[in-house]
Amino acid sequence: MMRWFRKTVKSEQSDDVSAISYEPPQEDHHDQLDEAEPGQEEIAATNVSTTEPGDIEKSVDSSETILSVREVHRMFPVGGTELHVLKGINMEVRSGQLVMLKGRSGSGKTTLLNMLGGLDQPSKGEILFCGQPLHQLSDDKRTILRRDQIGFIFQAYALLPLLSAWENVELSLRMAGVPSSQWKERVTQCLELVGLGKRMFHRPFEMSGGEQQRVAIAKAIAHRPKLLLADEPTANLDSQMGAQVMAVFKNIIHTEQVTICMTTHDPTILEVADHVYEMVDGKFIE
Ligand SMILES: Nc1ncnc2c1ncn2[C@@H]1O[C@H](COP(=O)(O)OP(=O)(O)OP(=O)(O)O)[C@@H](O)[C@H]1O
Repeated sequence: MMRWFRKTVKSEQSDDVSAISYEPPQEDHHDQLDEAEPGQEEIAATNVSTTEPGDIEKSVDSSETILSVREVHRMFPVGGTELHVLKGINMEVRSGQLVMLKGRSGSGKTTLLNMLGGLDQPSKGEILFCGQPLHQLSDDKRTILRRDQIGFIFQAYALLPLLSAWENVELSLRMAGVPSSQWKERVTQCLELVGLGKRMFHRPFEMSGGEQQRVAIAKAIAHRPKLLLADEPTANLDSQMGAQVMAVFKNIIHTEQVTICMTTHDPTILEVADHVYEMVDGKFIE
């Protein structure tokens, strides 16, 4: 099992002692993570292999382009005029990357993320998801593609409050059409992967914000999506819980071969990204 530690280091941009880095594990304390009181957990993420003994560990094919975005614009009709929100976005996301979109409120990050996940369509431009032209697919085809290949995580954890962590994750498998014979093993595997092996039967109100967000991650990866899109996943969390979520993200990139694209306002987590796109007024700046 692997644990990631958050370390305070001096930011390159300022004298703020705020930036964080993650270090590999020193020793195994899985039980401590699961049994710690909310808010007192160590920053950790389990590294539960998704393969059976004897299986060949799947490797991330970094040569595969997951998203290719070309000259994307998005205009919204507002009060008789057009609000030009995205103004020519170009980006590429490769398999196994953790890509972050940063920018001020209103700069267009969520608008772009919605399009990367096929929830919205560009007014102009192209978005290819694993070579498929998202911008040309019908609503029905985009719905199927989202259900099978994309996972979403939001700032507000989007869990059903009356269901346990286990039931929340199971529900996403049910909705994705995964055969019921696979639910038990996969739900257990995903909750262990996010460090909640001993909190599987807690309901959301019995969990900390960080734990709820980790249930949301388990839920989003349960159907084995290729791409995980996360909109401000750490915005409601304190820095320690935010670091736990980032450690889980780093972990699942390797164990689940998932690619992650997320938005953030938080400069302290940017250093774990493979690539950061900075958005200003609907455009990326260098
Ligand atoms: N459906 C819509 N109709 C009209 N305007 C919209 C629509 N969706 C987004 N906008 C506008 O587009 C701009 C960018 O919004 P967006 O939510 O993408 O920004 P953001 O960078 O994600 O901000 P935040 O960090 O606050 O979430 C805002 O001015 C917003 O009001």
